[in-house]
Parts: sequence; C-alpha cells; structure tokens
Amino acid sequence: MAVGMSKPDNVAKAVKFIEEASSNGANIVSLPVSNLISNQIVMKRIVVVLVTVVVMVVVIVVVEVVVAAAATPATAAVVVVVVVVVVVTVVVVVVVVVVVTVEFFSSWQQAEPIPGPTTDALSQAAVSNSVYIVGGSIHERYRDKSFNTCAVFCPLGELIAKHRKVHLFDIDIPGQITFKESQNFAPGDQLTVFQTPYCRVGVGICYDIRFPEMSRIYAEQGCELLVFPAEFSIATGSKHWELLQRVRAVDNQVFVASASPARNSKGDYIVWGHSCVVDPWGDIIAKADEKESIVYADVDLSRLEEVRQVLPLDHHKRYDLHLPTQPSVSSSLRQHQ
Ligand SMILES: O=C(O)CCC(=O)C(=O)O
Repeated sequence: MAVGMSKPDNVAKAVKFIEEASSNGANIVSLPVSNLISNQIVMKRIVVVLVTVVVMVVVIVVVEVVVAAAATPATAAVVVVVVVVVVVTVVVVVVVVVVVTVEFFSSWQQAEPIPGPTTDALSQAAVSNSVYIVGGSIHERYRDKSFNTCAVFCPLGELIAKHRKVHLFDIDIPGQITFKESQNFAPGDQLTVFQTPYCRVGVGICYDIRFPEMSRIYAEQGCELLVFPAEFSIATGSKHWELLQRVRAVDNQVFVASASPARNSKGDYIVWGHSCVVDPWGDIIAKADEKESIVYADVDLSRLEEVRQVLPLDHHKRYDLHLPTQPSVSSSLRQHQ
C-alpha cells in the first residue's frame, strides 16, 4: 500500500486492504513497514526549510544594520561585532531547539503504546475479517523507549506476538543512503514465532532479513513461513530485495513473504516496493511491482515437504562442524504454541 503522511488515513487504508484480502480468501495478512508511521523525512525537510528561513532573515537584518552603521564610522566596528555575536548565538539556539524538538516529536510523540489506538484498529480488523494479521510496524512507546514493532493478531483479536525490530538500520552508503535508525529506536531483544492452524510463522522487520542466523533459528524452531514487513529503498532494494528473500527461502527451505509499501515519488528515501512471496525452492510465486497492490500466495506445505525430501539438507547438516545457534524465542511463542 502507498503510505501517506496521515497516520489515521494509513490505518484506515490498511484496514480496507485487510478486508479486501480476506474477502479474496486470505487467512494470514501482512502489512508493510511504515504503513502506520508518518514520514520522518518530511519532518526533517521542514526543519531544514525553517532553519534556512531564520538564517536568511537574520542575514538580511545584519546587512541592514551594518549598512546603517557604516554611515557613522566610529561606531561601525563595535556594531558589527555585537551583531555578529548576537546572530551566531541566535542561529545556534534556533538550530538546537528545532532539531531537538523535531527529533523528540518524530521519535516520541508519534509513538504509541501497545495496546493503543493503532493496534486496537488492527485487532478489530482481525476479528471482523477472521484473519491473522502481521501488523507491519508501528512506532511503539514503552516506558522511556521507542521500538519499531510488529504486532500480530489472531482472528479472535488477541495480540499473540510482538516483534520489536532486532537489527537497527544504521548505515552509510556514500552518495546513496545514510540512515541511523538507532537515533529514534531501541533494538528489540527477542525473536518472534507464532503458530497458526495453517503453518508456523517467524517474524522479522526489514533489515532483520539480512541476518541469516535469525531465519535459521526460525527454521530450526519449526517455522514454515517467514514474514518480513519491510521498506527497502531503491538503493539497496534494486540489488538485494529479491536476492535476500530467495536465499533465506532456499537455505532454510521455508516460504518467505516480504511486504513493502508502494513506491513513493517524493522524499529522500525512495521505497523499492515489489512485495513478494518466495517458495522453499527459491521460486518467486507472487510478486507486486512498485505500485500499490495486494500480493496473494498459497503456503502449500506439501511443496515444502517435497523440497525437503529431494534436498534433505537437515539430514546432511554437520552440526558437529557448524557453529551452534542460540535459540531465543519471545514469550508469545511459549504461550501460543
Ligand atoms: O537492509 C536494507 O537494505 C534496508 C533495510 C531498511 O530499510 C530498514 O531496515 O529500515
């Protein structure tokens, strides 16, 4: 789905898509990342514009004062020094106040607790449509911290799992993309698995897909489907989006589904789009383009068995040589398995 600036509109649209997916027979519906979070990049642009305007106004005032003072040479030098000191102080104060305010606004005020208004709407949508919902991600406020969190609901509307993004996207690819997610979020410290009557599901958010150990643990814990609400940019998505999903599917012999927002036309972070579902053989069985759409796929467990039979990787594993993994599953798994 296309993500807008208004959180209530995004939530309403998500609910509409859930209804549509369910009416077309979907049992598990995943929303993309950011569908419920306003665009912080736009906030940062507003700051840049605001600061630029303030600086320009101050510069104009200074020029006026200097020109006026130049008429009386004796006081000109003193006036210039005073004005410069005042201007620099004002600019520094304005920048600090605005940046701190906006960071606070974007990283905290938009956040909400779970349960909260957004997850209430998702819970209601799960009940009304009798589906499991992997709720994209919301900006969760918990005590004095913010998390990038995916809430999962069962058809009874219960919150059965909550995945707080484990790996934060702090990267700098010169000339392409710089992102420091840890400025706004704290990392989660648990992996998340939930059980449905159809299959067992492991959840990750976006950058989490890049860490093969996480998907491996999910597979070892019996997951047949891995779901990644995500939001890759063009910079990395064009190269790695499909590749990562296919390699996770092939290595672990599981289905992998990744839900992305539609391509946005404005902003510094251009979303790649292309939600897709990959089967355990690595075939892409359903795929969107960059535009807004719903992607449907059957998680056919007999296909999974077939792949595991012809390529019995689990039987060939050399656990005596491979590094042991350290499973750590969220309490939701223990409660709902
Ligand atoms: O791994 C990537 O290339 C993109 C990840 C990302 O955009 C995120 O986690 O927010």
